Amino acid sequence: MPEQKRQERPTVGRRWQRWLSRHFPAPYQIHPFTLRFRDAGIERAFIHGYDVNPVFLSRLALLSGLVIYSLFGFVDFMVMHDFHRELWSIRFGIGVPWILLGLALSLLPSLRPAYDWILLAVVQGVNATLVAMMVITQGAEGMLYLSGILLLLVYNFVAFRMRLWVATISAFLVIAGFLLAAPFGGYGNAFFMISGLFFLLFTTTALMFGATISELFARRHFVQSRLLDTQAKTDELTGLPNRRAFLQRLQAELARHRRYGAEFTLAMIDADHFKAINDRHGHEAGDRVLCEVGARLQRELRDSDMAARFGGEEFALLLSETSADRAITVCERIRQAICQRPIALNGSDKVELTISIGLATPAGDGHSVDSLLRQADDAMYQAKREGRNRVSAPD
Ligand SMILES: Nc1nc2c(ncn2[C@@H]2O[C@H](COP(=O)(O)OP(=O)(O)OP(=O)(O)O)[C@@H](O)[C@H]2O)c(=O)[nH]1
Repeated sequence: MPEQKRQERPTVGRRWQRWLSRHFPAPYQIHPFTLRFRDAGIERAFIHGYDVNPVFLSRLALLSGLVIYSLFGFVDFMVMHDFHRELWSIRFGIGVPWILLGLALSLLPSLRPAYDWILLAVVQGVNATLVAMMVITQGAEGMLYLSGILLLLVYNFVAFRMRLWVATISAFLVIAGFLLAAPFGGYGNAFFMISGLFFLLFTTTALMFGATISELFARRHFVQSRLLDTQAKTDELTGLPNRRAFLQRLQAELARHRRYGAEFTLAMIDADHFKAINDRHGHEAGDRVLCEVGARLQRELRDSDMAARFGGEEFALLLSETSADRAITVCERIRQAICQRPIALNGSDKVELTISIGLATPAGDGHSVDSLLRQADDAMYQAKREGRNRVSAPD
């Protein structure tokens, strides 16, 4: 029995997958290695949303790195007085222009998609200069430049805000660069080479671990706030947007109308004699009918339109770029889609449902969200008074 229990224990990989699927549900799944959202649109929203401006911050980091790198020229002078000219020609003749080139390229909007790779190139260039300076100084003094590479790794993982997988590739290229120097003159002694290599490996591991954790938590926080936001704007029963989301969209559409004269029509929909359905078939059946109404509304609309549950057995539609005349045709089609096909309940029971629809179309500037809602409501009650199961628009 204990044997069996041990076999059932999930592997680390399984647990990792489970943790990921719990915290990153569809459509927010992330790649288990790169940690990027699989959906390109979500990835873009995350990159633009979680930092004030990642490009601005990494440009600031480039600038501060440039200052620190240049200031170490004084240390060259004080500690390595004898051959500081050679060191300075590498630092100021190659390193500084290389960082400046990176900074200049970062200012070009057309290179924005390649920005991470520009940063990677800057890191590799600076690393090459530090390695060259280590080869020139040889031995214990070279420790100074090893510290420089460790600092470079901190910039690589933390300050430059590169995507984690690019930063990881960059860090391993830095280590490869350190090893590459061995055949070209080396560092004076094997002790320095081996201890330096271990320093670089352990620092990379620690920074990678820290960067992975903070990346994961930043992404989890992003997903949680998106889920909460969606929850706050979604009607639990039908899955349609709720009143709050609808009013936000209506406000935006009205602003577009005022600014550009964009046409749109608001429709309020109320199920007829819905109380009778609840009374005869029960509240649960009533819920099922509301869900089906929501699904049919959504099926009938264009992607650019919006259907929402406004409350109770009342729904609202926002038909963008739609005149009053065209809206009457659309709503007639919707009315028929509801009343011509009975709605199946549990078992073989079916109910027939009709709806009454009231329209409001803004004309000119004198409209507010409230006045439009009132107008559509009035039209809807007129449809009820005139016998229900119809579309009514104000004259
Ligand atoms: N099942 C269910 N019923 C709801 C829900 N919200 C509101 N209702 C019911 O919808 C009914 C609305 O009744 P009324 O306002 O009298 O309107 P009606 O019976 O549709 O009659 P008319 O609008 O005049 O055609 C009430 O019985 C509410 O309890 C809901 O989420 N689920």
